[in-house]
Amino acid sequence: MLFENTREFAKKMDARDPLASYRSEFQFPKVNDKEVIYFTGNSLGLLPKAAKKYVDDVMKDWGEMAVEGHFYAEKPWWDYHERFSKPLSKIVGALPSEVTVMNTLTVNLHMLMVSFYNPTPQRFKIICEEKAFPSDQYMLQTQVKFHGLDPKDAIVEVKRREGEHNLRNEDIIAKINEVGDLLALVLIGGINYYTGQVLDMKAITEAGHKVGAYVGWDLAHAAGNIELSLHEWNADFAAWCSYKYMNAGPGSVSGCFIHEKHHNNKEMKRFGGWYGHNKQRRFLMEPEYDPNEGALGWQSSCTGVLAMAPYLASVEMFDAIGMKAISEKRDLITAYLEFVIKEIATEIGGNFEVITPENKKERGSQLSVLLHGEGRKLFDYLMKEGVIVDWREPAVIRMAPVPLYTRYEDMYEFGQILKKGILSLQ
Ligand SMILES: Cc1ncc(COP(=O)(O)O)c(C=O)c1O
Ligand SMILES: Nc1c(O)cccc1C(=O)C[C@H](N)C(=O)O
Repeated sequence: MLFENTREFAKKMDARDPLASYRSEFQFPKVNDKEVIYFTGNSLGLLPKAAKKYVDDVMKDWGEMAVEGHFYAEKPWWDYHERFSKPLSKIVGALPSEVTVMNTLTVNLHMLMVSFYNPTPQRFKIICEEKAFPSDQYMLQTQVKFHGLDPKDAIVEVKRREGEHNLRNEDIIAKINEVGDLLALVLIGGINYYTGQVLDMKAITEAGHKVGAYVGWDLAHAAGNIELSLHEWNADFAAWCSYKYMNAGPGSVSGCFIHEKHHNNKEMKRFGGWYGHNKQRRFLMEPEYDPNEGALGWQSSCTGVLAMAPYLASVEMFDAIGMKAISEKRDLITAYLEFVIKEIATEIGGNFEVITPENKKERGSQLSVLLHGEGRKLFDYLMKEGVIVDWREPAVIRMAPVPLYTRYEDMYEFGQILKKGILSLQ
């Protein structure tokens, strides 16, 4: 499609946008009395107005029913999490039995490591990406130490090539083959948080399995952003947070996926708790642990209903729209944002570089822009003018237009603010 950096063009695109009406279902913060241009849905999604009702419903039931709400609330609390299995499985490309919601992301990765990382002297190495999100690095280091191993021996990072911003899938696969029989686990972010690069999850999963390792994915930046096929790709496990593209609110509950091929593996270790115990007999208070079928058998604590309520509101919205429509708009708006940035760079000689891969199969919503020169001052200018982006050291601004609430006109407007900012800082 031929884009134009004009307000008329942006308005025309907005008028044609099949998802345009969803914008009014979100609450926008204001700066200088104006709704912000919000590009940080990759960090914390905006509040869906429906979330308030879902939370209020739980509060009302709690007030009016107290303990009886576990079983008699309109949406009973004791199996509230099961409402996610079907819609969420469609979002991540899984069977309903492979998906559940519980805990938070790093905690879920730790829980899943109990099942998928049991090192032996022959097979103990983990492959991850260089500069993974710090929480993942800390999780891996502490897991390895928990097993009495030295992270320097056990953790193998795949590096970027000299002078390149992105990982190469072929380098990850080559490293998997090189580590070979020593490899216990591959655990990588499906989308890199810093660059927005989407990895070839299918090929990497296949390569890991070929050498006999498990393969898991941190999908914090992928769930609700790109189309996933976790079941078909044969991933062993995955986990994601719900507060980014999935708009479930700060620190809300994490989702996780465990491939059905592991569901009946009685040898597989797991950390149990009563909500993972056979649902029909949970309240018999039996002494022996008998896990639920499927991913529900990895639960441990009772359902954090208040945290889940906004997630349910959001998941239902995603379910009504479908990832296909979301992805179609995402590709267009991301391309338009990149176009606007490049137009401004050409017009006034801005010294910046989009480091996110250009190929739309290798990117989701996020564009990471490396600012050479006065980066931080430009970031501060944008924030003051009501463009909410985020800053990542040493000089990257990340921005993610979000199909559910970003307008083309926002991106045009952003371009004008960017231009003014650069000119005023020169
Ligand atoms: C890739 C990645 N992994 C892990 C986390 C940590 O998630 P949490 O704090 O919810 O455990 C985040 C975001 O904060 C992330 O972006
Ligand atoms: N969860 C966050 C928080 O509690 C404070 C600040 C940032 C976050 C984030 O989620 C950051 C996000 N994972 C990132 O990609 O940078």
